[in-house]
Amino acid sequence: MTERHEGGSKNRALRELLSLLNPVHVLGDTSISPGSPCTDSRKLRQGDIFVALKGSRTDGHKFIGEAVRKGASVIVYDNEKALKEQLAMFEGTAKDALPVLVRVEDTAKILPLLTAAYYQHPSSSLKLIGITGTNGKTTTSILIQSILSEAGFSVGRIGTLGYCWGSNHIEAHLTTPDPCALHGILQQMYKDGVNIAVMEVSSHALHQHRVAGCLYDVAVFTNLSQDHLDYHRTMEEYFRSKLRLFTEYLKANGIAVVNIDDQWGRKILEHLESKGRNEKIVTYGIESYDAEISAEDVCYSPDGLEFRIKSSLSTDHDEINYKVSSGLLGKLNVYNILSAVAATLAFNVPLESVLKGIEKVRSVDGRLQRIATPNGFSVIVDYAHTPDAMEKALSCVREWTKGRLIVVFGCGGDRDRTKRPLMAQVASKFADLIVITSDNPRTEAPERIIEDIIAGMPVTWQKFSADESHFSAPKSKSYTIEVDRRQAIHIAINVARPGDTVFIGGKGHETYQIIGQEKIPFDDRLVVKEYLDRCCHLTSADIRFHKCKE
Ligand SMILES: CC(=O)N[C@H]1[C@@H](OP(=O)(O)OP(=O)(O)OC[C@H]2O[C@@H](n3ccc(=O)[nH]c3=O)[C@H](O)[C@@H]2O)O[C@H](CO)[C@@H](O)[C@@H]1O[C@H](C)C(=O)N[C@@H](C)C(=O)N[C@H](CCC(=O)O)C(=O)O
Ligand SMILES: Nc1ncnc2c1ncn2[C@@H]1O[C@H](COP(=O)(O)OP(=O)(O)OP(=O)(O)O)[C@@H](O)[C@H]1O
Ligand SMILES: N[C@H](CCC[C@H](N)C(=O)O)C(=O)O
Ligand SMILES: [Mg+2]
Repeated sequence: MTERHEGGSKNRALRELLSLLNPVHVLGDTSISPGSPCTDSRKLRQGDIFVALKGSRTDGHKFIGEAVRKGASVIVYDNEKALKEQLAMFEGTAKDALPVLVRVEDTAKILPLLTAAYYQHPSSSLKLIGITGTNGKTTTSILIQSILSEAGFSVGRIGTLGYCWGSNHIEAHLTTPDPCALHGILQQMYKDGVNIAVMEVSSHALHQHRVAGCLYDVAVFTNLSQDHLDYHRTMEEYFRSKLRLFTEYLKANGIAVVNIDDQWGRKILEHLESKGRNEKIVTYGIESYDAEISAEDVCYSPDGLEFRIKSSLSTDHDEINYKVSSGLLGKLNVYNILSAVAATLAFNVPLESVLKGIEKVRSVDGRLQRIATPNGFSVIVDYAHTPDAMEKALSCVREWTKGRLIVVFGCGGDRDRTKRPLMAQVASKFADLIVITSDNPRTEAPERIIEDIIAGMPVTWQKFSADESHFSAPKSKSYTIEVDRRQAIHIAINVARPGDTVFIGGKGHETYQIIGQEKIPFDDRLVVKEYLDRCCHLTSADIRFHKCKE
């Protein structure tokens, strides 16, 4: 399926859509019924409304000419000069052969409202749960979906792992879709009988007004730690974007679910309390004695975890205390489970469905995902791509690793450079050996990204050569560099012995690698499996010394 949807307001005249938008100026016949709003001239189809947005790389106004040539029926713009430049090439064309021209104050602000109106405000026909925070959004959304499905709701999910409802699955290009896609998807969900949509709401989306036009019944905050400072500049700015989910997009009588073990979570709480608003606030945490939902007697094992939920939310105000068991691993997932429990209990889901729904999630694609090996060592593929995620994921893997912890990771290009050395510092805190490699270099030189990572490696760590490692095991606390991620994974497997764990971080569920502008098929899990298959005729000891034939 694609992100584009038919079936918007097919019979709705442009005039009706414009009545909601307060345009500065309109030129042309507004009785037409246009196609769907579109911000990308490359994807535009005949009859669509082209909305020109100023971006970080270029300005959509530069593509108005292309949109006209492709048959846009309406052009929405906010820069008169840029419009005139583009229309100059159509001089002499009959006026009625040109699209309707609609000038607005700010196209970015108008876009979500226009799109919501075009798709007949589908978000108001659904219950919406929004999840924000640096880490844990995807996992929490999967848990909430499972719980709500168990309780009999028909649930749609929008996030990093795709946009899914019923048997529909749309691959996610963005964690939170842009408004043109979002309202089309919500409308389709509604038509297909979905009653609740669970959405990851990224900080970029909040900053870019992508979810304007949506009002959430429940808003969840997982945590905040360093990421995306290339975009938000400071942690305060990053936080302010996240806060908007609670201050701008939560219904007046909605439910705010907040992790108060997190210092930024406490700030959200203070903020909401100081405004004296009407929303219900539900707090969760493991360390904070005043959290309304917390965990007791947590037992961790390499196969999952068990704990008792402690909650003061029950309607008769007696404390409830129930046992949860989950196939998910580590303390980070205790937090994710607590956030899902808090959101659904506050939403009045019966406790039985909550417990069953949690149990049913045996694993989450690419998050602490274990790959079976016949060689006595473990391989874990994980999506940690921030220092904090790395810290939380590695501390849990370290716990159950009897032998050495071998970490393979890189950092994404065209993303926050300052997190790169921090991720190296964290990795070196837990790992015995590190193979530094590429993640998605995008348009950056992979070697430059690796230099940024190495700047965070402790001076006491020594470099080992991957070739030598086939003859003698590298010394503990040493690292090697291999730009090619496939080779890097092979190196880690080659040096692993029984009892060791190979942790491959950063790409998790991703089935591609972005190098330059190209998206090349690549899946950490398949690379591991293929290599193990090729090597499986060897014993685990052999693998250390005999590199498989490439
Ligand atoms: C930095 C950022 O957020 N960029 C987003 C932004 O693009 P931009 O402003 O850079 O757009 P641009 O390339 O300058 O182009 C400006 C306009 O001209 C249009 N254009 C451009 C070229 C052309 O030939 N024709 C044309 O019409 C573009 O469609 C756009 O409307 O607006 C675009 C349309 O909404 C987004 O697709 C794009 O997301 C890019 C792809 C991106 O990678 N964003 C990431 C960082 C992101 O948002 N990630 C979060 C998750 C983060 C997390 O969970 O940790 C997410 O929600 O997925
Ligand atoms: N509650 C948590 N606290 C800290 N780290 C976490 C937590 N949950 C998961 N992680 C780590 O973060 C990684 C990403 O988890 P998840 O996909 O659930 O988060 P996300 O917020 O959706 O991430 P993204 O912003 O990239 O979509 C996991 O692979 C794990 O390493
Ligand atoms: N939502 C995150 C995903 C990062 C995944 C990692 N593999 C990378 O490419 O940096 C982002 O776009 O920053
Ligand atoms: Mg996610």
